[in-house]
Amino acid sequence: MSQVDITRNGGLGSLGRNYRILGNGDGAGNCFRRHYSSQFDGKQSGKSTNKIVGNIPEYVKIVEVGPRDGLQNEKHIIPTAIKVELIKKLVSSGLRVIEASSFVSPKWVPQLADAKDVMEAIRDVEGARFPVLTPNLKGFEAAVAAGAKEVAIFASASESFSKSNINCSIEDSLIRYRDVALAAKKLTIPVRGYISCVVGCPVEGKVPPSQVAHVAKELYAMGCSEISLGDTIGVGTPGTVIPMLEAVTDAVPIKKLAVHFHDTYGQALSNMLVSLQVGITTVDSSVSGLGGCPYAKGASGNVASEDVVYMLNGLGVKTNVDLGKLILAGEFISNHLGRSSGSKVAIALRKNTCASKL
Ligand SMILES: CC(C)(COP(=O)([O-])OP(=O)([O-])OC[C@H]1O[C@@H](n2cnc3c(N)ncnc32)[C@H](O)[C@@H]1OP(=O)([O-])[O-])[C@@H](O)C(=O)NCCC(=O)NCCSC(=O)C[C@@](C)(O)CC(=O)[O-]
Repeated sequence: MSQVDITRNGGLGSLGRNYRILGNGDGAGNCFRRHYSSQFDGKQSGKSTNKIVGNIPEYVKIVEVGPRDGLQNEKHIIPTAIKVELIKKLVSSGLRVIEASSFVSPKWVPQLADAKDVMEAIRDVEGARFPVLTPNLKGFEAAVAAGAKEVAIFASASESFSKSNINCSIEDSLIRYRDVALAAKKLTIPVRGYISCVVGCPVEGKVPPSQVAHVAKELYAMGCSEISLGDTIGVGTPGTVIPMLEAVTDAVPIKKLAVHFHDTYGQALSNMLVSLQVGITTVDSSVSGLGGCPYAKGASGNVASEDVVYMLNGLGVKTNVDLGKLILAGEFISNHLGRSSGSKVAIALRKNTCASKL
């Protein structure tokens, strides 16, 4: 619980525009400053930092994908009640968009075979939106019947990945998704579009930015309200992400884009930061860094939501997420899975003797 107390005003990273920790006069801030004053003195405050990093948004929307992307690859079936409790904890941390599950073939992704039950259990949970993945009309209809108010379709910029993930070519998937988008439009259901393998594919290697832009343009044309650009295997660096974003923003307005980084090579936060610098304001992340795609062998989890919130707090960027409560949600699911969190921030705070006394 001490972790909640020390982060309740926005987190230890809140050293940005409003200097929450250094200025709030509570024990946590003073203790943290004693330990870290050389890193976070006035000269490195949010204001001067922002001059260096340039135009970062004041508010960033976080799309929490832990209950879906985070859990879909888990070998042992997680009880529905645990998934529901996780979602409720994520809502209470302040997250406003939480991808709840997928209406995909249970043969392909057995872990999410209880999508209908999850949706039923969170039907009355207020305060957040709960989009779900739908690979075809069958999934869309099942999702709507289960109460979904938002859906996501998922294409790929790589032919090989499209085949292994959804068993069809990119062009065939776009035909399928047009049907879903049309059906959604009739019901005024917003559709998010994902693109996988935006910089690299496990089979094909480097993916040309023009190919990502092509798929993005198609998803936008069919009416996607947001398009999330996924570095599915986490191989991107700012050096490959920027040219990809340049190509995509020639085809789709930047305000419609989100970024979705996996952290396989430890590049996710740097990739996210450069994305914010070029004008992206929506980022995907997964509590405790859970995840990995069943059809992208070796890919690690998404960037951890706790680490994202810590970085954004440090930049003085608002998220409305309470880092302490988010860490508790991460601990809850990590404890259930019987392993330590994939969030560096969660681990550091647990080990931090200064923080643990508070
Ligand atoms: C797309 C399919 C269904 C094609 O799978 P298929 O085998 O080609 O489909 P099919 O139409 O031939 O149907 C086969 C069986 O699946 C059933 N079926 C068919 N559709 C559904 C459905 N919606 N819900 C439930 N059941 C379904 C269908 O009824 C039939 O059942 P059977 O007659 O054999 O008993 C399959 O490949 C699939 O479900 N793939 C999902 C894969 C997946 O979920 N991958 C992970 C999500 S993507 C991701 O993680 C990346 C992302 C988004 O995070 C971004 C990034 O990081 O890159």
